[in-house]
Amino acid sequence: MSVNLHSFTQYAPGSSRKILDDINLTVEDGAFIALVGPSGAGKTSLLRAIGGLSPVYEGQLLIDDLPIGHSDLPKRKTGFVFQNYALFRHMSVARNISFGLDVLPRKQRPDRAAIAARVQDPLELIQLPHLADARPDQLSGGQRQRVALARALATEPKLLLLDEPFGALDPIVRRTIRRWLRELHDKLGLTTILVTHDHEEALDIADRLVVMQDGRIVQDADAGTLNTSPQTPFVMQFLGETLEFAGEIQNGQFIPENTDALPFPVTDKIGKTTVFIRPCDVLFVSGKGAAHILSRSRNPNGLYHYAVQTTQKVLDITTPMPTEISEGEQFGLDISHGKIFSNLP
Ligand SMILES: Nc1ncnc2c1ncn2[C@@H]1O[C@H](COP(=O)(O)OP(=O)(O)OP(=O)(O)O)[C@@H](O)[C@H]1O
Repeated sequence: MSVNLHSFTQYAPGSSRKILDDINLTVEDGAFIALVGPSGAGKTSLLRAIGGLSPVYEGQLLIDDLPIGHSDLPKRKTGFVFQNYALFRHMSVARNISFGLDVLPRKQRPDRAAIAARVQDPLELIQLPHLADARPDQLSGGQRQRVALARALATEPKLLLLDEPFGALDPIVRRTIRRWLRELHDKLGLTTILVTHDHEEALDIADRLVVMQDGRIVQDADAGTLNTSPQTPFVMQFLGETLEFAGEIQNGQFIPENTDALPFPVTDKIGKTTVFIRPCDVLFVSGKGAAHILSRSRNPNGLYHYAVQTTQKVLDITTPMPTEISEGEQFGLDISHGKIFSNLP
């Protein structure tokens, strides 16, 4: 199912405060997108709106090119999974999964045999057919989360809306279950929208990341584009560690305030500005500047970490390759691989 929002704005109930502000978003049929951003950015509000749970809004919200709520739109084609998966503790796994079908109006409800068959498929999809009769408290967190997904899938949705579904899981289970979810999405031809505050998870699983801040979309792009061309400092900082070097552009050169960072040629206009750079893109240049290494270590991921004393402050720099700079040697910082956001006000 495709989802389209045009100039979509939503206010906090009884207030003029915008929770969602002029959202324009297209999710193509079969896409897997992630809504990311800090707490309060509006991710859940946007997901709920797409799920038809926010009836009052300005602008347009189209599902398969029809306004949401339109009578021609097939019912129950949307499956929700929330972080708090709230399985019914007194019901078996199978009953939990069939719940969405059991509560259908009599006319739409499949008969008992059909419901049993409809439970079997999702049980197999979540690879837990042997646990059909188990109760939720006999399952691990990861298994419970998979049951919650199966419950959403039993109604055979085309659009899957997931709000921090892996939040309660430990990192190893989280990684396994998200790969599994991605495979499931591909296999069933779903359109999936995932809310997460974990950008690594989003980069790992989604085709596209929609970065939100203060109720607005600040960038909507794939991982590669976000990495190479973040639109704002916020997007860059949100997606990974960032160092900032304030300075000034004079005669086609960026002159950093930190005198241990080396000037470099730029094409941007004259004036005060800031270079934003990933620590791993900073190069140490022997023989220029007076920076020196205070301490060095190797972290559990195999990356090399250096605490670098500069005239201004100590910088934490992590790189995939070790430096050849020796103890006590002085050097300058080449920051020319950084980014200047000349589009900022
Ligand atoms: N019913 C409501 N009444 C008033 N304000 C609300 C309501 N629902 C959401 N908000 C406000 O809207 C903003 C966005 O909230 P939302 O839960 O969508 O953010 P989020 O990005 O999902 O945050 P989190 O990651 O913490 O879940 C917040 O400032 C929140 O306080």
